[in-house]
Amino acid sequence: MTQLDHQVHSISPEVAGSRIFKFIAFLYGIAAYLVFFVTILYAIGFVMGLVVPKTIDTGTDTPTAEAVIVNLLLMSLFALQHSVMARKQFKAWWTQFVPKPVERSTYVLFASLSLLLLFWQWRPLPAIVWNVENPDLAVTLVTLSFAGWILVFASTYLINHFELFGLHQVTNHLVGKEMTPPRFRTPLLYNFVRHPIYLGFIIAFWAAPTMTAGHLLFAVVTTLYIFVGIALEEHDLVALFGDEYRQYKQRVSMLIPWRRSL
Ligand SMILES: C[S@@+](CC[C@H](N)C(=O)[O-])C[C@H]1O[C@@H](n2cnc3c(N)ncnc32)[C@H](O)[C@@H]1O
Repeated sequence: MTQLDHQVHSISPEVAGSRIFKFIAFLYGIAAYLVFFVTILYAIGFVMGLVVPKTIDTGTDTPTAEAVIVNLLLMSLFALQHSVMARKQFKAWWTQFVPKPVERSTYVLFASLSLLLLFWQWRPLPAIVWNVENPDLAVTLVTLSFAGWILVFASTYLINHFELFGLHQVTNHLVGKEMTPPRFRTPLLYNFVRHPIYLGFIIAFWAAPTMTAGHLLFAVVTTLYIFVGIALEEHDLVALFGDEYRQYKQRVSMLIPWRRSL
């Protein structure tokens, strides 16, 4: 790499350490967090068919095969972005170009943008798979779906909400504090299942009084992706925490508190 290439492609430690850069990085982290927050709120409306202008069951009428292909491509793009950018090797490569303090914020921003693209371009598949007529049962399912979203939010706070979404990193950078190495933690719900955030998503996606073909496609593919995500994440967690995590896997089930195997 020539000297010029190096100047173009990477940010020198002097620049990264300067006050103005720290402040810009902080603002960028906040902006990325706000984009994430709007995206997750939109996701609730999109999946539940509430409030937002474009939901999982609305949008351009498209022939079934085309709708399935477009939707699968949109979900694959998100899955690819999410999984590849979370890998250690990828992080080592792209932090040559993206300064380390904003690496997590950039990941969060890209994940949000690929989700917003999915919401925008999603093609409805309106065929009804099930429709719960009993009003009590319908209300129970909507409540359960809300409970799933609450489980997602609550669990992010348990594990470390601000670090997960990059704010901790840019704040520490701003005040000149080093990030502490990741710690293995099992707060509250993590003593019942190893993945309460993912469990929350599964509940939120499946608990629907009216399940259309489009919503079902979304629920099936995201659930499969969650299982792949768990395998990748646990591989990394074992590499990071070793026996501590191996023992945790034996002690606590993956998603269903009363079923050790899952
Ligand atoms: C989106 S969070 C999902 C956490 C968990 N899988 C869940 O569903 O609640 C992913 C991050 O949490 C970290 N993580 C997961 N379990 C953890 C634990 N028990 N202690 C510390 N970090 C953990 C992973 O390393 C990863 O950076």
